[in-house]
Amino acid sequence: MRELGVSRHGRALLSGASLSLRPGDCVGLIGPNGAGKTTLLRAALGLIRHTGHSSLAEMNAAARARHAGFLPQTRTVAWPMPVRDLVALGLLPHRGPGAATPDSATRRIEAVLDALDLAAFADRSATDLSGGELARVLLARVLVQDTPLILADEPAAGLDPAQQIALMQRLRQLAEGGRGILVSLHDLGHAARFCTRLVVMERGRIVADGEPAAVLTEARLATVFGLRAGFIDTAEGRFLLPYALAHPGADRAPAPLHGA
Ligand SMILES: Nc1ncnc2c1ncn2[C@@H]1O[C@H](COP(=O)(O)OP(=O)(O)OP(=O)(O)O)[C@@H](O)[C@H]1O
Repeated sequence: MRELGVSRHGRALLSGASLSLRPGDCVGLIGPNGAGKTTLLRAALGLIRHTGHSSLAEMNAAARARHAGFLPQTRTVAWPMPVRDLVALGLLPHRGPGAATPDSATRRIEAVLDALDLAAFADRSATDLSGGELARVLLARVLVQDTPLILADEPAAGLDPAQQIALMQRLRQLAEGGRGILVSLHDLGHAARFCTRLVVMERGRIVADGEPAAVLTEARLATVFGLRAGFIDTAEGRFLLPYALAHPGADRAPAPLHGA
C-alpha cells in the first residue's frame, strides 16, 4: 500500500500509510487504542472508502479473496450453522457457491480443525461457542481459505494465555512457510517475541517500521504507548514486559476511586 488515507467528517483517521507485506513477513501492527490499526487493515482490503493505493483494494472481490484472508475484530456469526460448515465457507473463493466439496477440500477442513484443536466442536453450532472457541473457528475459516496473505485484526483478543501463544506461534509458522502475515495486536511482549517486523501507528500515521528490537525502544514505549517496560532474559530468549505507566498522573493513569 502507498500513501493510504482515510478521512471521515473532516478528520483524518489514516494518513500517508505506506507498507509492503512480503512472503515470510510476520508483521505486527501495534499502537494505542484509536491509533488507526483497524482503519489501515480495512482500507488495505478496500472495505472502506480511502485515498491512495492498495494492491489488494484494487483487485475484484474474487481475486482478493484468493490473495488475502481477513480476520476482522468483530466476531459475529449470524446463523446457527455447524462449525464444520462455517469453516468450509473459507473454500468459497476457490470453488464458487453450491459446488460439491472435493475430497481434498474435505481433508483440508478436517486437518485445520484438528490443528486448531476444534475437531470436537465440528458438529456444534457456531453460535453456541465461547468467545475464545469462536475466535479459533474463525481463524480456521481463514486458514482453509489458504491465501498467500493473512490480515488479522486483534485475533488474540479474548483467548486464554496458552491459546494466545499457540496463535502467535501459528502465525509465525505460517510466515516461515512463505505467507505474509499482518496482525494487529496489543500484547507488546508477543509482538516483540513472535513478529519478524513491527509497524507502529500513532494518531493515524505509521511512525515506525522495522525489526522489533529497533522499534520497541525505551523512548518509543514511553512516548507512543505511555509505558515503561523491562526485559527478562531466559534460555529461550529475551522477553519484553511492560510494567508501569511512563507518566503516572497523566491522562492514561486511572482516576482514583472515591470511597473505595
Ligand atoms: N466511521 C468512522 N467515523 C468516524 N471516526 C471513525 C470511524 N471509524 C473509526 N473512527 C475513528 O478512527 C480512529 C481509529 O480507529 P481504529 O478502529 O482504526 O483504531 P485502532 O487502532 O484499531 O484502535 P483499537 O486498538 O482501539 O481497536 C478512532 O479514533 C475511531 O474512533
